Amino acid sequence: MNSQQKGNKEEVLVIRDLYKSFGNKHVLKGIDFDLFKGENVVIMGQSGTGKSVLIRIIAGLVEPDKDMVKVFGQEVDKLDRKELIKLRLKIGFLFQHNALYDSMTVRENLEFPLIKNIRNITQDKINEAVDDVLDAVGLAETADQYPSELSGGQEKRIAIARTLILKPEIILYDEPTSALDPITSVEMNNLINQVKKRYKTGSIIITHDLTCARTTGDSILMLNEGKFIRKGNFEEVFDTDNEVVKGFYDYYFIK
Ligand SMILES: Nc1ncnc2c1ncn2[C@@H]1O[C@H](COP(=O)(O)OP(=O)(O)OP(=O)(O)O)[C@@H](O)[C@H]1O
Repeated sequence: MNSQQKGNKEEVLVIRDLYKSFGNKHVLKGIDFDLFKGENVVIMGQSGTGKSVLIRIIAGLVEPDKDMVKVFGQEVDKLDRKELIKLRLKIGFLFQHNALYDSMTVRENLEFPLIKNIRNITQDKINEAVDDVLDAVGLAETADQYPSELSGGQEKRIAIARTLILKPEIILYDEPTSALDPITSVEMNNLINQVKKRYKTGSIIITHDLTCARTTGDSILMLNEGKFIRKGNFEEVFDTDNEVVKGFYDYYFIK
């Protein structure tokens, strides 16, 4: 895939002037955004402010009203259907509710995207890919179990493995630590960082969890009323008197 070189950084996603409304509800009002290979960008902000809408647009699940979205150097609205499908395979989406198939074992859940998307893939290639992602998430021993037999944290890890199986170059994490206990959340944050290192992905992480933001975010963006109001590393974003930021996140509490 082509990407844009900026200095020694490879830009995998560029968004300029993105707008999205539902009826007369204006959710996104001029978003500019850049994502580089090997970078984790965390997006935070009040509930209902448009974070999920934004990543759904990036994943191609929601149509924007007006925008310029370039993925790997290609303008998305200039692509034909076939090119779009190919592009979407390069974007992995970790849904908040994992979306594993209950009736399939872990191995079958992992095999499914391969069989569905890669024509004539051999069983050897499938086995190799499944073993690789199970190793990446540290759960090789669960291959023959069903999702109902896994803990919440294990289920989330398998959902990440399933996202990784198609070797995405961009991963979108929608609240990866929600509903996890604090220790499992820390493991999840570490896994997100390990995935970045091992697969050199560019990732967008939506979270309300300050520890997740601090541990995983190379940069943090704060979305408010349809626009990014702050951008920087964790301290730059949160060590502020900005009332909107202070209102939602008690940074001084965890400092
Ligand atoms: N398909 C849709 N039709 C109409 N309104 C929608 C649709 N999808 C999202 N919205 C509205 O867009 C706004 C932003 O929603 P979004 O889910 O992106 O918020 P969020 O920032 O992710 O919130 P949370 O932190 O609670 O997950 C909300 O007011 C929501 O009701």
